[in-house]
Amino acid sequence: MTAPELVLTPSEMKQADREAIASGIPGIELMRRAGRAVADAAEKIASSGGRIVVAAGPGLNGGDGFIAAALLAERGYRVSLGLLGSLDHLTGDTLEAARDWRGETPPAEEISFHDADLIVDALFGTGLARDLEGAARLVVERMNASGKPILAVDLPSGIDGSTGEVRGLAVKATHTVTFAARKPCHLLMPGRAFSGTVEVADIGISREILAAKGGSLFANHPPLWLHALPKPGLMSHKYERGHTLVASGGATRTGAARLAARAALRVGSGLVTVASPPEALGVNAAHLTAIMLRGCDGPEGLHAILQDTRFNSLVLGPALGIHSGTRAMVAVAVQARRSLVLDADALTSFEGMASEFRGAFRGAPAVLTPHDGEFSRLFKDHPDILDPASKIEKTRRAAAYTGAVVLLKGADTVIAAPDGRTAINENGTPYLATAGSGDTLCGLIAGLMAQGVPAFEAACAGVWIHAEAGASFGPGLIAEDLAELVPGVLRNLLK
Ligand SMILES: NC(=O)C1=CN([C@@H]2O[C@H](COP(=O)(O)OP(=O)(O)OC[C@H]3O[C@@H](n4cnc5c(N)ncnc54)[C@H](O)[C@@H]3O)[C@@H](O)[C@H]2O)[C@@H](O)CC1
Ligand SMILES: Nc1ncnc2c1ncn2[C@@H]1O[C@H](COP(=O)(O)OP(=O)(O)O)[C@@H](O)[C@H]1O
Ligand SMILES: [K+]
Repeated sequence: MTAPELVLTPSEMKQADREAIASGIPGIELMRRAGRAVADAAEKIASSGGRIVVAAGPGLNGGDGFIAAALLAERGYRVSLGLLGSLDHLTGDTLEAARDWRGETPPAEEISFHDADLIVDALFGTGLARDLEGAARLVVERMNASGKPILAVDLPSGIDGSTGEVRGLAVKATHTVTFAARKPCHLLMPGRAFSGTVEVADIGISREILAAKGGSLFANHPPLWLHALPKPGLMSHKYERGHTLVASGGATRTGAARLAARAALRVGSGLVTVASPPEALGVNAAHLTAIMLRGCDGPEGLHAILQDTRFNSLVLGPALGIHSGTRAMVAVAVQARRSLVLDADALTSFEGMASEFRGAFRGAPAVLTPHDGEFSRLFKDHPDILDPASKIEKTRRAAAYTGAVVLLKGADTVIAAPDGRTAINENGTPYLATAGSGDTLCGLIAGLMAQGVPAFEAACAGVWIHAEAGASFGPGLIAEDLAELVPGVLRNLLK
């Protein structure tokens, strides 16, 4: 079975590089392998004998650029190289790599990119320490303005490796060759969009070293959670597949709960019940068939329903209303210690009251599914959680604080468990940005937890299945389509 894809932060990667060097691969050898991988990638893009312009920076990223430039010249390309900073200031492996290069080293800000068939961006990699300005900024502006294909070494210069943010200005690459493992910036927006197609080159750093130095951050793909997905056995009966309960809003706000309920049923929850306020029973009844319906009058009603322990998974939030009644429903659900998904109004009703969530979810599986707005409202009095520039760090801190799995939605949804395991999703589509899409996601996650999938795996699998369903449909997608697309996604996953 394929292993989950490890993603390493720049500081973890630096430690892994050091460990590989300590284990006997000299740094210059790592750089030669990295440079060769860049040259190989360039060869696939530029036609033979074409003109390649390399922009090299002052650090190790520039060293990779010197190696690639020398190899490409040997291979018959017309190569020129511009150096940011002075040759006299190069040190260590970069200085050694520069000795491979037989050509001139004019200042990078003086070279022309307009007659290039390919530009190699080796200005900065994981060592970018501040916003681009001066000569560095000028060079990146010219590269981007050239309209030529750009191959980024490790990551597009100007992108922050750990957050994916643009530091003032960044190279808009068409391709990126990174080394040993992808970094967060290749998955997080906007870095992902700046990276173009990303290739991971093996430079001989073992998975053991990568897992020892990283090991908690993953790309969200089936190898991360497929083992946890349920397949009904020959003798299974529906109660073994769990019973999901979804709380409905009032008479004019019932659609969200039904979307979540249908998704829970489609993803395999044996039974699904909508818990409806008495005044909304009629409208819910008119729209439900396989899904069951129960009257539920506020927190007391929910408490009464939950006396039946077969309800093992719960969705609270979509269209429930922003008020103290919703907070009371959440309190009942938390006390009942069932698998729990909290979304939308169940989060916004706690605006500025995150302290009520402190440690609240430890001991029972829970997933919080805010989008950025809900996250900011919930944690508005917690700068320690809101302020980090990294979406990974924010989500991890929220998970550690609450004891729940936190799933921070967006084009680059991040899912973090309280123990630090974190995944970044990348198979989505902007067509998922449609009303009710998030409600469907809640149902998928709750439906998986109903079947015994642990919270982190259920959240990761739910996000991936949701995104895969949306991407398989494309233009014209509405939330009602999503649950109907789930069987096709599951069929491919479980075959
Ligand atoms: N042994 C290793 O550690 C390996 C590292 N590799 C390469 O090394 C790179 C990391 O190298 P470094 O840590 O030297 O970092 P970088 O080469 O990414 O950048 C650091 C250099 O840029 C300067 N700098 C940073 N931000 C700047 C800014 N905004 N404006 C102007 N100058 C700025 C710094 O003063 C420093 O000289 C990786 O991205 C990868 O390409 C590869 O060669 C593989 C092996
Ligand atoms: N540009 C995008 N690319 C991929 N997925 C997206 C994009 N925009 C939104 N999504 C996904 O669509 C869903 C929207 O959920 P949410 O904001 O809760 O919507 P709603 O409240 O309308 O149900 C989330 O799963 C989110 O990750
Ligand atoms: K670069």
